[in-house]
Amino acid sequence: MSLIVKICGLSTRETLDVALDSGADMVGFVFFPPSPRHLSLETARELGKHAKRRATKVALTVDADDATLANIVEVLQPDILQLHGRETVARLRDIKQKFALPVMKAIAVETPADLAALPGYAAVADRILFDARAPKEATRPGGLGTVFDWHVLENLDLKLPFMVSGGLNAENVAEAIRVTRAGGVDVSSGVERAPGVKDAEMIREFIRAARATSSPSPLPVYGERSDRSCDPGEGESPHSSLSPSSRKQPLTPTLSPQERGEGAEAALRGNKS
Ligand SMILES: O=C(O)c1ccccc1N[C@@H]1O[C@H](COP(=O)(O)O)[C@@H](O)[C@H]1O
Repeated sequence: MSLIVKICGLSTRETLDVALDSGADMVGFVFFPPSPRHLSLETARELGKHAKRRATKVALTVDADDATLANIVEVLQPDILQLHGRETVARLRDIKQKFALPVMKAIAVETPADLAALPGYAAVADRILFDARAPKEATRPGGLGTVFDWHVLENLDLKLPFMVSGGLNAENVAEAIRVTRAGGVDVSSGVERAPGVKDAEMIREFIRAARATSSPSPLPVYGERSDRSCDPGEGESPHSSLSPSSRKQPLTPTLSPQERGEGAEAALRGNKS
């Protein structure tokens, strides 16, 4: 099964083309005014048209209200919504129903206890993104180039596609995949020469480095499946491979409940039947 590579925070046609031409499976567009990658609706319309059917278009929002989401969906026509704020499980359900789009919920990770909320989200989300928890003083919940301890996910048994992000770059992406066995990786700062300024060569390097890990391995890369009623339209991507038959067997958890944190135990056992 091939790894899903997402390049996030694209804001120009040139760098979007580099990501698409280099084989990105997902291209992410940020709609969060405090971010240096925030897109206007006008630019989103243009980039959305340009990316159509060339990769899965991801709209990243942070606690957006319905009116904001409606505008984004209208102009970008995303294939999936990335919810990167404090959205509750009920809000996820509500968004899925109102916008008829799959959702990827970002979970902020620092310690095993951060996985406590995972079962609830995994019951509704179509995909999970594990990202580094932002420092309290941060002005945004992601896109900070912060790495988390990937070993927190080492023995995760999640029957849902999941990706990792947070401070990834061409140098560390292979190790992140090796430790977490994530089915996908997501990068923003690690392919920029300044906040919000994507670098063509860094994008190519990142995708090359991530792809180099997809060569046949004795250990399964798992975590990807697409059997929800609302499929992200990833079938449209020329690069993605997300058929239900691609699901792999999870690993057996080995951490103690104490090590995992109370609620994390359920996630490590498997959150859904
Ligand atoms: O990119 C942003 O500015 C951003 C703003 C608000 C929420 C999330 C944001 N970015 C996402 O954060 C992760 C990790 O990014 P990085 O590689 O560490 O810079 C990734 O999903 C970004 O898309």
